[in-house]
Amino acid sequence: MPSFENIPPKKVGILGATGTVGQRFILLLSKHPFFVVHALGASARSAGKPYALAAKWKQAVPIPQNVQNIVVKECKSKEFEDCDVVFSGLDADVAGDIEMEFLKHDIAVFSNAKNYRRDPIVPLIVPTVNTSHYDIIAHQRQHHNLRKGFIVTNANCSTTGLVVPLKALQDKYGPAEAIMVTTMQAISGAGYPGVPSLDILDNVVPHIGGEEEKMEWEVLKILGDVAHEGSAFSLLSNTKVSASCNRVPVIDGHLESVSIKFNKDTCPNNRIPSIEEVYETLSAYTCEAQSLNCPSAPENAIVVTREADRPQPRLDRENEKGQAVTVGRVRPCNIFDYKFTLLVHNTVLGAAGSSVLNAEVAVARGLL
Ligand SMILES: NC(=O)C1=CN([C@@H]2O[C@H](COP(=O)(O)OP(=O)(O)OC[C@H]3O[C@@H](n4cnc5c(N)ncnc54)[C@H](OP(=O)(O)O)[C@@H]3O)[C@@H](O)[C@H]2O)C=CC1
Ligand SMILES: N[C@@H](CC(=O)OP(=O)(O)O)C(=O)O
Repeated sequence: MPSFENIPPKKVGILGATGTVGQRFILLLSKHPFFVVHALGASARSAGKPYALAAKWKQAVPIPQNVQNIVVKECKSKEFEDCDVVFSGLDADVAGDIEMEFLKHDIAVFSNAKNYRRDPIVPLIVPTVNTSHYDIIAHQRQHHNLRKGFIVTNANCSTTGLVVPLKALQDKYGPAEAIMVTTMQAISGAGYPGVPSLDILDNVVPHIGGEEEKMEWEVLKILGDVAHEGSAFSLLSNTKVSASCNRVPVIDGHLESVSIKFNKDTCPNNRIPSIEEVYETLSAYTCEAQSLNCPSAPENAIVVTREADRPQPRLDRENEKGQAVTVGRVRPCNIFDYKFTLLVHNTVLGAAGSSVLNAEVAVARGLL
């Protein structure tokens, strides 16, 4: 097993550093054992200003001292060429071109944006689920003629919460036949300034543009495999996913109500698990990031709660410093087999936390 104790410092750039996800990156990286914040990028509106003046800081703790005076740059690869790795929290309207320009300059990019998630040679990695998808990187490098660069994307924040318990159950009982999910998503998911207060206070908005389609598709890539000797992905083909997404007046933490129908043919002895077996499977789940002892890996990738009224965003979003998915209320479903409720911290595991943990796994795998 690789040791993280003697990793030399690695210089890190953050693109979109002033935004909601960018601010999370700053917090997660400012005390990291080997990633050192070296360069920050944002739009021309912010470039040239010290970070403390450029960012509209919305976190509950102050801007870390070592970052406050870093002068924000424009997001051009030549400004970041001495970085070992770049994390991107860029607005999707600009992420496509900017991230590609970095990739072409042989820089390793960990992106939160949706632009390259569907690319057939770009892995869509949730760090506590499918780090085996790094196996495509050799092919991606060959395709783009790169020596050390690559691009890895994170999933949508709601997808991220959903796939963690699904993966635990899939490992034991095979791919589910059907998944129905209804989300209650926090306003930080919409960035800053995001949803107007008059739209969200005293209200619920039953529409988040493009979100349902993303959830329904991303699950199939993440829970699928790398195929054809590392040169393509094979998507799950027999699982149907139906998502309904809602914006609710919560600051951080996406809550999701999930119903699942198992495929009896792939369950051991053709028997669907009992509720107790589902709880045990969720509690026992472990992943590569944990076995590698990655510094940001949660001790429990899934925190199981047995309390009748949990998980709740305010009470459970900080479980495992935001890197776990909390699951509770497993109960029978009159239409599918079971239903349960989950909570994911949308800007930690659902965004910046995924990228940081993905990058730690990449270091352990010798990719960075
Ligand atoms: N919030 C969340 O929970 C999640 C977000 N994501 C994705 O992460 C990305 C960032 O989201 P979020 O932080 O919420 O968004 P924000 O709107 O809060 O931040 C956007 C960032 O992009 C920068 N930016 C905008 N235009 C340009 C430009 N032309 N050139 C360079 N930089 C630019 C902004 O800089 P400036 O301040 O100078 O304008 C800012 O730093 C998005 O792609 C989003 O879809 C993914 C999962 C979860
Ligand atoms: N749409 C998500 C956040 C987000 O930006 O997702 P994506 O990266 O898939 O566009 C939310 O509103 O909570």
